Amino acid sequence: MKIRVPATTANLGPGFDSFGLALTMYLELEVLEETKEWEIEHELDNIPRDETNLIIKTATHVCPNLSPHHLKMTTDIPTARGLGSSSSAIVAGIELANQLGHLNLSKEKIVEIATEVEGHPDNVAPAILGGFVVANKIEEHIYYTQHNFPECELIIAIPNYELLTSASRQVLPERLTYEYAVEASSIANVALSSLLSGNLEQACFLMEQDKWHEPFRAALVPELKRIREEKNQLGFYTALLSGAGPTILILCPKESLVKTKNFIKEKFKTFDIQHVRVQSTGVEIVA
Ligand SMILES: Nc1ncnc2c1ncn2[C@@H]1O[C@H](COP(=O)(O)OP(=O)(O)OP(=O)(O)O)[C@@H](O)[C@H]1O
Ligand SMILES: N[C@@H](CCO)C(=O)O
Repeated sequence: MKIRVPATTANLGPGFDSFGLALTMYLELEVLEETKEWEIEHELDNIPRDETNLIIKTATHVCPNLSPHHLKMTTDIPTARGLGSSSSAIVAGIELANQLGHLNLSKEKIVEIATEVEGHPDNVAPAILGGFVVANKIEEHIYYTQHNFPECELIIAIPNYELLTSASRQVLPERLTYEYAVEASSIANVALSSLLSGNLEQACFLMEQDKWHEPFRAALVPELKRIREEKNQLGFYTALLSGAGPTILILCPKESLVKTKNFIKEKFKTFDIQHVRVQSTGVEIVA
């Protein structure tokens, strides 16, 4: 059996901790024979290969009496880059418990458990459901809606340095004034209504006006400002911090795809640049 979970980009500007989009990059988890102790084969540096691995910890949290198995993970989701690597591992772990423990969990229940483990639903919800998902958590309940994302090209520019979500959350303010919060919320509201009504250019303008997280994180990823400065010249719609960063997500029309990719390749030689699409399905059993 093989479990496949997509990468995700969260926030999309002002949808802090609530907007998320599934992308066509994947973590795959192959479930092999039963063993005495859990073991997970993979090629990542600094990620455990025993029961302390996040996938196994999550699976045994969901179903404590699972029999240990030999697992093989392959992933093209880089860790700590803002593409939902921890969420992909958590979702794979829940699905592993679901399959091996015959739990028959609904998608709603998986979203609830994954949010409890990850802390916020913006990456886990699209990793489970696919597409564009808007979600929040009130007490233990997760409210979400799933949508089509407007037609556009997506480029992800992945720096060669890591930025842990925990570190990137530390630069956020503890308090905001009421006036500031009302303005930040109004930007998010109209960005979302513009996305849902298909007004992509207005949505992108508003997404770039985020006041919840990007202004505070700007110094952690200085390349975002440098890329944004080229917007009119290159003709892309917007460049945003993907999740907690440092990856930069660029939305653009077909005409500016090659020009934009080439510019970033030329200016930021150590970046990995990829053209991705929206993944319409979430976690799946693929073999
Ligand atoms: N495939 C994996 N297997 C096990 N643990 C993983 C895996 N991928 C990520 N992790 C754990 O998650 C940590 C990274 O999580 P973090 O939330 O900081 O970044 P991210 O999920 O990649 O980014 P973001 O949440 O901004 O999208 C890694 O340091 C590691 O502990
Ligand atoms: N909404 C989260 C996404 C990363 O986990 C953040 O920006 O911190």
